[in-house]
Amino acid sequence: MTINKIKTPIVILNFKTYLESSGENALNLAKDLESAAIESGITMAAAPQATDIFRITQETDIPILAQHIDPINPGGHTGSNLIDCMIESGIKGTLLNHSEKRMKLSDIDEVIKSSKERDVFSVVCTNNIETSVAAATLNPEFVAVEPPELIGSGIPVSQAEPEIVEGTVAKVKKINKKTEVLCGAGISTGDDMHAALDLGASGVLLASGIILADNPKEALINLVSKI
Ligand SMILES: O=C[C@H](O)COP(=O)(O)O
Repeated sequence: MTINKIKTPIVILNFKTYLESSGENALNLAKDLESAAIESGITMAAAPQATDIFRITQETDIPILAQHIDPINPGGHTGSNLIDCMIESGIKGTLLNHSEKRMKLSDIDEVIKSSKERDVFSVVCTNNIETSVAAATLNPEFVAVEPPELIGSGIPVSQAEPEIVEGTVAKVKKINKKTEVLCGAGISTGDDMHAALDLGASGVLLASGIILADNPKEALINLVSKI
Protein backbone atom coordinates (compact mmCIF):
# COMPACT_ATOMS: atom_id res chain seq x y z
CA MET A 1 0.00 0.00 0.00
CA THR A 2 1.07 3.59 -0.53
CA ILE A 3 1.53 5.41 2.74
CA ASN A 4 3.08 8.51 1.21
CA LYS A 5 -0.11 9.66 -0.56
CA ILE A 6 -2.14 12.50 0.96
CA LYS A 7 -5.66 11.20 1.39
CA THR A 8 -8.31 11.91 3.98
CA PRO A 9 -8.99 11.16 6.77
CA ILE A 10 -5.51 12.32 7.68
CA VAL A 11 -3.52 12.51 10.91
CA ILE A 12 -0.80 15.19 11.01
CA LEU A 13 1.54 14.99 13.99
CA ASN A 14 3.33 18.26 14.73
CA PHE A 15 6.62 17.37 16.46
CA LYS A 16 7.02 21.01 17.71
CA THR A 17 10.22 21.26 19.82
CA TYR A 18 9.55 18.54 22.38
CA LEU A 19 12.74 16.62 23.25
CA GLU A 20 10.61 13.48 22.95
CA SER A 21 10.22 14.29 19.23
CA SER A 22 13.66 15.73 18.43
CA GLY A 23 16.80 14.14 16.98
CA GLU A 24 16.94 10.36 17.41
CA ASN A 25 13.51 10.48 19.10
CA ALA A 26 12.08 12.26 16.03
CA LEU A 27 13.23 9.42 13.79
CA ASN A 28 11.77 6.79 16.12
CA LEU A 29 8.46 8.66 16.30
CA ALA A 30 8.34 8.95 12.50
CA LYS A 31 8.88 5.17 12.30
CA ASP A 32 5.97 4.70 14.73
CA LEU A 33 3.82 6.84 12.43
CA GLU A 34 4.93 4.77 9.47
CA SER A 35 4.04 1.44 11.06
CA ALA A 36 0.73 2.81 12.40
CA ALA A 37 -0.10 4.06 8.88
CA ILE A 38 0.69 0.64 7.37
CA GLU A 39 -1.33 -1.18 10.04
CA SER A 40 -4.37 1.11 9.93
CA GLY A 41 -4.43 2.21 6.29
CA ILE A 42 -4.89 5.83 7.48
CA THR A 43 -2.59 8.57 6.16
CA MET A 44 -0.21 9.71 8.88
CA ALA A 45 2.08 12.67 8.24
CA ALA A 46 4.74 14.32 10.40
CA ALA A 47 5.91 17.91 10.84
CA PRO A 48 9.36 17.58 12.47
CA GLN A 49 11.82 20.36 13.23
CA ALA A 50 13.81 21.56 10.19
CA THR A 51 16.97 19.86 11.50
CA ASP A 52 15.29 16.44 11.47
CA ILE A 53 13.50 16.60 8.11
CA PHE A 54 16.23 15.25 5.80
CA ARG A 55 17.05 12.25 7.98
CA ILE A 56 13.37 11.31 8.36
CA THR A 57 12.61 11.61 4.65
CA GLN A 58 15.62 9.39 3.92
CA GLU A 59 14.53 6.70 6.36
CA THR A 60 10.72 6.63 6.20
CA ASP A 61 8.01 6.80 3.56
CA ILE A 62 5.41 8.95 5.33
CA PRO A 63 4.58 12.47 4.04
CA ILE A 64 6.68 15.11 5.79
CA LEU A 65 5.69 18.75 6.35
CA ALA A 66 7.75 21.76 7.39
CA GLN A 67 6.52 23.41 10.60
CA HIS A 68 6.91 26.83 8.92
CA ILE A 69 8.19 28.40 5.70
CA ASP A 70 9.28 32.03 5.43
CA PRO A 71 8.11 34.35 2.63
CA ILE A 72 11.63 34.85 1.26
CA ASN A 73 13.66 34.30 -1.88
CA PRO A 74 17.18 32.84 -1.90
CA GLY A 75 19.80 35.32 -0.71
CA GLY A 76 20.56 37.39 2.35
CA HIS A 77 18.26 36.06 5.07
CA THR A 78 19.51 34.62 8.34
CA GLY A 79 17.63 32.07 10.45
CA SER A 80 14.86 31.54 7.90
CA ASN A 81 13.25 28.49 6.27
CA LEU A 82 13.62 28.75 2.47
CA ILE A 83 11.03 26.72 0.56
CA ASP A 84 13.49 25.39 -2.06
CA CYS A 85 15.77 23.91 0.60
CA MET A 86 12.83 22.42 2.45
CA ILE A 87 11.77 20.72 -0.79
CA GLU A 88 15.30 19.45 -1.30
CA SER A 89 15.10 17.97 2.22
CA GLY A 90 12.02 16.06 1.10
CA ILE A 91 8.90 17.89 2.35
CA LYS A 92 5.55 17.36 0.63
CA GLY A 93 3.70 20.04 2.58
CA THR A 94 3.97 22.76 5.19
CA LEU A 95 2.15 24.08 8.23
CA LEU A 96 1.70 27.86 8.13
CA ASN A 97 0.58 30.38 10.75
CA HIS A 98 0.63 27.95 13.68
CA SER A 99 -0.47 29.70 16.88
CA GLU A 100 3.12 29.25 18.09
CA LYS A 101 4.44 30.86 14.83
CA ARG A 102 1.86 33.39 13.63
CA MET A 103 2.30 35.11 10.24
CA LYS A 104 0.91 38.22 8.50
CA LEU A 105 -1.98 37.47 6.11
CA SER A 106 0.03 38.81 3.15
CA ASP A 107 2.94 36.48 4.04
CA ILE A 108 0.63 33.47 4.30
CA ASP A 109 -0.71 34.36 0.84
CA GLU A 110 2.80 34.59 -0.60
CA VAL A 111 3.94 31.24 0.83
CA ILE A 112 0.75 29.44 -0.28
CA LYS A 113 1.36 30.74 -3.82
CA SER A 114 5.01 29.67 -3.93
CA SER A 115 4.04 26.29 -2.42
CA LYS A 116 1.43 25.70 -5.13
CA GLU A 117 3.94 26.55 -7.86
CA ARG A 118 6.21 23.83 -6.42
CA ASP A 119 3.50 21.24 -5.73
CA VAL A 120 3.78 21.54 -1.95
CA PHE A 121 0.50 21.47 0.00
CA SER A 122 -0.30 24.05 2.69
CA VAL A 123 -2.03 23.59 6.05
CA VAL A 124 -2.95 27.03 7.38
CA CYS A 125 -3.63 27.06 11.13
CA THR A 126 -6.37 29.35 12.45
CA ASN A 127 -7.90 30.12 15.83
CA ASN A 128 -11.63 30.49 15.09
CA ILE A 129 -14.33 30.46 12.41
CA GLU A 130 -13.62 33.99 11.14
CA THR A 131 -9.88 33.52 10.62
CA SER A 132 -10.59 30.13 9.01
CA VAL A 133 -12.78 31.88 6.45
CA ALA A 134 -10.03 34.44 5.78
CA ALA A 135 -7.48 31.63 5.34
CA ALA A 136 -9.76 29.67 3.00
CA THR A 137 -10.02 32.61 0.60
CA LEU A 138 -6.26 32.17 0.01
CA ASN A 139 -6.98 28.68 -1.36
CA PRO A 140 -4.76 26.43 0.76
CA GLU A 141 -5.26 22.65 0.57
CA PHE A 142 -6.10 22.55 4.31
CA VAL A 143 -7.21 24.88 7.10
CA ALA A 144 -6.58 23.55 10.63
CA VAL A 145 -8.72 25.26 13.24
CA GLU A 146 -7.28 25.19 16.77
CA PRO A 147 -8.45 27.33 19.70
CA PRO A 148 -5.06 28.26 21.25
CA GLU A 149 -6.31 27.96 24.83
CA LEU A 150 -6.96 24.23 24.29
CA ILE A 151 -3.54 23.47 22.75
CA GLY A 152 -1.58 21.10 24.99
CA SER A 153 -4.47 21.06 27.48
CA GLY A 154 -5.63 17.49 26.95
CA ILE A 155 -9.16 18.93 26.48
CA PRO A 156 -10.18 17.96 22.93
CA VAL A 157 -11.59 20.72 20.73
CA SER A 158 -13.85 18.20 18.98
CA GLN A 159 -15.63 17.44 22.25
CA ALA A 160 -15.19 20.71 24.23
CA GLU A 161 -15.97 23.19 21.40
CA PRO A 162 -17.71 21.19 18.64
CA GLU A 163 -19.42 24.35 17.35
CA ILE A 164 -16.05 25.80 16.27
CA VAL A 165 -15.24 22.73 14.19
CA GLU A 166 -18.73 22.42 12.71
CA GLY A 167 -18.97 26.18 12.05
CA THR A 168 -15.54 26.24 10.39
CA VAL A 169 -16.43 23.35 8.08
CA ALA A 170 -19.74 24.99 7.08
CA LYS A 171 -18.27 28.45 6.42
CA VAL A 172 -15.08 27.27 4.70
CA LYS A 173 -17.02 24.96 2.35
CA LYS A 174 -19.30 27.87 1.42
CA ILE A 175 -16.42 29.90 0.07
CA ASN A 176 -13.97 27.22 -1.06
CA LYS A 177 -15.10 23.64 -1.67
CA LYS A 178 -11.55 22.49 -2.37
CA THR A 179 -10.10 23.44 1.02
CA GLU A 180 -10.34 20.61 3.57
CA VAL A 181 -10.82 21.43 7.26
CA LEU A 182 -8.77 19.78 10.01
CA CYS A 183 -9.10 20.43 13.71
CA GLY A 184 -6.57 20.35 16.49
CA ALA A 185 -5.93 21.10 20.18
CA GLY A 186 -6.19 18.53 22.93
CA ILE A 187 -6.90 15.63 20.55
CA SER A 188 -5.50 12.28 21.71
CA THR A 189 -8.00 9.40 21.64
CA GLY A 190 -10.11 7.45 19.18
CA ASP A 191 -13.22 9.18 20.55
CA ASP A 192 -11.68 12.63 19.91
CA MET A 193 -10.85 11.78 16.31
CA HIS A 194 -14.21 10.12 15.74
CA ALA A 195 -15.95 13.26 17.05
CA ALA A 196 -13.81 15.44 14.75
CA LEU A 197 -14.78 13.44 11.64
CA ASP A 198 -18.43 13.40 12.73
CA LEU A 199 -18.37 17.21 12.79
CA GLY A 200 -17.19 17.25 9.17
CA ALA A 201 -13.42 17.58 9.67
CA SER A 202 -11.18 15.66 7.26
CA GLY A 203 -8.63 14.83 9.93
CA VAL A 204 -6.67 16.11 12.89
CA LEU A 205 -3.52 18.10 13.65
CA LEU A 206 -2.12 17.05 17.00
CA ALA A 207 1.01 16.91 19.14
CA SER A 208 1.29 16.34 22.92
CA GLY A 209 -1.28 13.53 23.26
CA ILE A 210 0.86 11.30 21.05
CA ILE A 211 4.37 12.70 21.58
CA LEU A 212 4.15 12.45 25.38
CA ALA A 213 2.29 9.12 25.45
CA ASP A 214 4.06 6.15 27.11
CA ASN A 215 3.69 4.23 23.87
CA PRO A 216 3.17 6.59 20.89
CA LYS A 217 2.60 3.77 18.38
CA GLU A 218 -0.23 2.32 20.52
CA ALA A 219 -1.64 5.84 20.99
CA LEU A 220 -1.70 6.30 17.20
CA ILE A 221 -3.50 3.02 16.65
CA ASN A 222 -6.02 3.99 19.35
CA LEU A 223 -6.47 7.42 17.70
CA VAL A 224 -7.73 5.88 14.45
CA SER A 225 -9.49 2.89 16.00
CA LYS A 226 -13.01 4.37 15.69
CA ILE A 227 -12.90 5.51 12.07
O1 LIG B 1 -0.04 21.49 16.07
C1 LIG B 1 -0.69 20.90 16.94
C2 LIG B 1 -1.56 21.60 17.83
O2 LIG B 1 -1.03 22.80 18.32
C3 LIG B 1 -2.20 20.75 18.90
O3 LIG B 1 -1.32 20.51 19.97
P1 LIG B 1 -1.80 19.51 21.12
O4 LIG B 1 -2.20 18.22 20.43
O5 LIG B 1 -0.59 19.33 21.97
O6 LIG B 1 -2.94 20.15 21.82
